[in-house]
Amino acid sequence: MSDVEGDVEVRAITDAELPAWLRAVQAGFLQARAGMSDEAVANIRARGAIGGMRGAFDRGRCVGTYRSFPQELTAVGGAAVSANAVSAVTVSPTHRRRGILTRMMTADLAAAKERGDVVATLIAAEYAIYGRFGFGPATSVTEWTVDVTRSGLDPRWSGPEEAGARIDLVDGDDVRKFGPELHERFRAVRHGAITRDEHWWLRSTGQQVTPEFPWDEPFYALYRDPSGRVDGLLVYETTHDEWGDSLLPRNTATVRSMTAVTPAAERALWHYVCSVDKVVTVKSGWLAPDDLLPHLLPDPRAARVTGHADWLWVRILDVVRALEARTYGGAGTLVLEVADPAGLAGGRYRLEAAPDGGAVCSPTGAEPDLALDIAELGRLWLGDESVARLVALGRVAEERAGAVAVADALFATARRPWCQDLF
Ligand SMILES: CC(=O)SCCNC(=O)CCNC(=O)[C@H](O)C(C)(C)COP(=O)(O)OP(=O)(O)OC[C@H]1O[C@@H](n2cnc3c(N)ncnc32)[C@H](O)[C@@H]1OP(=O)(O)O
Repeated sequence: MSDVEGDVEVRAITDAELPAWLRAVQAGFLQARAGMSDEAVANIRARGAIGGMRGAFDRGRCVGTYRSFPQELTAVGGAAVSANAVSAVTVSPTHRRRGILTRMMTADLAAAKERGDVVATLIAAEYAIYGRFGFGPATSVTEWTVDVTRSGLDPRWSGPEEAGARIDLVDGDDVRKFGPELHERFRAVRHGAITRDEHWWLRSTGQQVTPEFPWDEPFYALYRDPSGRVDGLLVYETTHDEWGDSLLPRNTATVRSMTAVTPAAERALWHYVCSVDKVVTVKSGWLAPDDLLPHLLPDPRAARVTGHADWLWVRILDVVRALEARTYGGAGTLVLEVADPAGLAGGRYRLEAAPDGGAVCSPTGAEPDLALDIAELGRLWLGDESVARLVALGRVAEERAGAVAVADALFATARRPWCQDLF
């Protein structure tokens, strides 16, 4: 469907328009202006992603880009919900602030709702852009920098503590063989995790290298438990030629990705990367803010927080299915008055959580306990925010005394959500 306003038409792109669309994406992100190589365009075409690409066209010139694609997002408790993942959002600086993003977003969210997606997701370039469209920041990430020399780790560490467990440095073939199943196990237990498709594994193991997407082969450390089961994968790169004043090696290992499905694998992989000879600094990559890393070191102060950011934003499209998909901290009832100016998911809902953590949600005419915007519900849904804090910020209204305590007891989670991936 096409939407024409003034000189600008917003619609799905055609296959022939893909190179121009990609060029516009690159320009929007201040990357190369020359456009992409034929090979890169072919790789993107092979992903079959064109169906989800929208463009804004002014006299045939692509001045706006927007892509959405199917994703699954793990809710609290481990169930996967269907998400409409949004990325590649750009509007040419020549056409900014004329409502082009608003038109592309409005059409896409309506289509996602129509398809039956439970939520929409994105990672925001700027904090200020997406709240108005009903998205709330639902996960955050923290980066630590570990000073290995003061961590207190035993310098004689020689491998996992569990007899028979092992860590091997493997190659990309092994990662493509073992990584997908490991990730499936990981996302079944960590709320906030998202799907990685086949192209994700190809791209992230150097199988789609083009001039625009150069590649440095990292190290892949694979953890196997004593039975031989793959329970963890740590991907990291290192510098190799950094020297201190006294010709002491001072290299840095930077973690690209860490996936562990057991505490033993997590402990062993962090100890491993903090024990690589010639490495004195480990940068952790983007972890959940409650990651165990500092506390796996005898001296947790050796791990300094060197970065923190909001990460996955969630826009709830179907309140009933979103609230029923997750589990809760115990039994309780809440009536939520949810405002959604876009008209997609607003209404008054009664949430009834059972002692086993399951819940039933349905529209209701009962008096509300809490009133909030759909973006605030997105912010609360994965358990990374507290209702009490949002009330203090004036973002949630307590309509019945005591409701905040009930809501926090229901929505709080033992671990914070973690989305490892950028899209
Ligand atoms: C998921 C992702 O892909 S994140 C990547 C986002 N893209 C970028 O950062 C690339 C560079 N920026 C851009 O391309 C554009 O500025 C965009 C896409 C962010 C915005 O596109 P526009 O067409 O200018 O947005 P549009 O005119 O629809 O603006 C809608 C509202 O959002 C506001 N807005 C848009 N961008 C921003 C911003 N960066 N900061 C603050 N407010 C913003 C507008 O002021 C407008 O507010 P109003 O309704 O109160 O007037």
